[in-house]
Amino acid sequence: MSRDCNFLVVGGGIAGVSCAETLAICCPSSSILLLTESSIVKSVTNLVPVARYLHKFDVREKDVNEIGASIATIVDQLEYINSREHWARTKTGVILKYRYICVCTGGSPKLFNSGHAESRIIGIRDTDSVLELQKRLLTAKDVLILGNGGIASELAYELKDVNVHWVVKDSHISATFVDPGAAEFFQLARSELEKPTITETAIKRMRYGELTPPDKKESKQGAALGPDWHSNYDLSGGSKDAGKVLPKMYYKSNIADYHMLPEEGRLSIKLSHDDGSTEKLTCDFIVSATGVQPRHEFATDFPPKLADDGGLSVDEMMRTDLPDVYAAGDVCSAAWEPAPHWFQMRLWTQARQMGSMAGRSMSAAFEGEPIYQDFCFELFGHVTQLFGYPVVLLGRFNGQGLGRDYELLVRCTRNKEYIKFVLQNGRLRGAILIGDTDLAETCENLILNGIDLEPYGDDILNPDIDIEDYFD
Ligand SMILES: Cc1cc2nc3c(=O)[nH]c(=O)nc-3n(C[C@H](O)[C@H](O)[C@H](O)COP(=O)(O)OP(=O)(O)OC[C@H]3O[C@@H](n4cnc5c(N)ncnc54)[C@H](O)[C@@H]3O)c2cc1C
Ligand SMILES: NC(=O)C1=CN([C@@H]2O[C@H](COP(=O)(O)OP(=O)(O)OC[C@H]3O[C@@H](n4cnc5c(N)ncnc54)[C@H](OP(=O)(O)O)[C@@H]3O)[C@@H](O)[C@H]2O)C=CC1
Repeated sequence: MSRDCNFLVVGGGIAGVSCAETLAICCPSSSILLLTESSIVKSVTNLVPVARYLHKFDVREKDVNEIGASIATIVDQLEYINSREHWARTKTGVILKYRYICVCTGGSPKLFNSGHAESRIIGIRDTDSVLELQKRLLTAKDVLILGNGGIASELAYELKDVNVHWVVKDSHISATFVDPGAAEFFQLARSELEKPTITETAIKRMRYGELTPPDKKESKQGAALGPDWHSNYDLSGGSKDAGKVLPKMYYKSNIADYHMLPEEGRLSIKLSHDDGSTEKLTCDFIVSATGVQPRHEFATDFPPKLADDGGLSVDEMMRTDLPDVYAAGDVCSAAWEPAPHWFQMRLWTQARQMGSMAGRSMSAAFEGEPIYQDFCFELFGHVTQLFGYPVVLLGRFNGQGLGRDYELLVRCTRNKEYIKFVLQNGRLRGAILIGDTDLAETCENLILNGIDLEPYGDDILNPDIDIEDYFD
């Protein structure tokens, strides 16, 4: 059996669906086929602007048949692409002839393991993996969370009725997103949750070096989970009525060794700390929240160029080095020279932006029209929630790529807000905004316009001065 189309999009996650939807808008009369291995696809709804370029949105799961009428769908797995001859083959043997193809096959958890007791190490990606977590939690007394990024931060906050042992390489929590100061802000807020709020505001300017850290349905893999995924699942462990207990933290630590305890059916873990000491603990299982690896389990006629992280290398038009093969979302790695305020992180904002960019780019190639890269790639922006607080990350929010040549200006109001400006040569290069700060749009403008903030000194974060008025 074979099918023909102008555009073949592979993957029913945010990147694939955004790509197909963009194509449907740009080339309404051409044939678009979405190939997805899972019959549940993701789409973006309730897009709300947080600032000029920043948006927050919900991710909705829907049945593949609910996709717009202008997009044909097929539930199957991509197995092979012949890029020179412009056809692809699915696992069930269907041949799909296309003019342009976009690969949006996402990623899978990059699990920690040393090659044994693997059944006790799980990752979280899709609905099935959460159901597995739920099943294991039912009888669990101790869970070890390994990793210090998005998933670990969410789980450490959401798990209840179970002892959580959180093992991080760093000297503070949530290191992928925040600095030690913000991490301390979160931890204080968590431990003082029931206590009255003290609103004492402090402003501090620091050189970088002075910052001292305080110590359903499918058996196939589906798309990555959506925002607030944890609120849809009961993540209770086997110690009934224990409630939410603060996780036991193991900073600057790694798993040095582990083995099964046959009589108990539990894992014995040996941790090694950066100071050379070791420590033992037992747990029922490990959640390896240790990042994502791009997923491209199909063959091609010629090997595509891969980046160091294993992603399909794409240029600013989302083209791979194979003819008429594009890629977007978690599966790809941005190989273009990035704008000064942008870098890649595997997040759904970027999956959406890249999917949409790939759609525009493919339609322009099809119509023979010139096209420029979208403005969204000028400024890194991420809107999320951590430990119950709204969080906005902008530009080089952790000084990424700035070496040691920057200053930090921090304003913190305990349990209320944490604002950090990253300044280089007096110019704002990035910001972390935690709480309802209403500063996102101002920060966007300051970063993009490169205004010299030196003359304003520390007043730039003076709570008695409305900085929005300053720059109007
Ligand atoms: C638990 C969790 C929480 C997260 N929370 C956030 C958050 O709060 N904010 C945020 O910005 N990001 C978050 N992310 C990251 C975000 O979900 C991803 O960056 C984004 O969804 C990636 O989208 P994608 O379309 O590239 O990939 P995916 O969502 O992984 O979709 C890939 C699709 O391709 C399909 N596929 C794969 N291989 C094939 C094949 N061979 N043939 C056919 N189909 C195939 C898969 O079934 C899937 O439908 C989270 C991720 C996880 C796992
Ligand atoms: N709120 C949000 O925006 C959320 C976003 N996500 C996204 O989902 C994806 C998956 O999340 P997650 O798995 O948390 O990935 P992340 O990339 O966010 O974090 C991975 C963490 O694991 C650490 N790590 C990597 N390898 C090891 C190892 N062998 N031992 C110990 N620690 C290790 C990393 O440290 P290092 O960086 O030093 O290598 C990093 O702290 C990511 O793209 C993430 O951004 C997920 C949940 C929420």
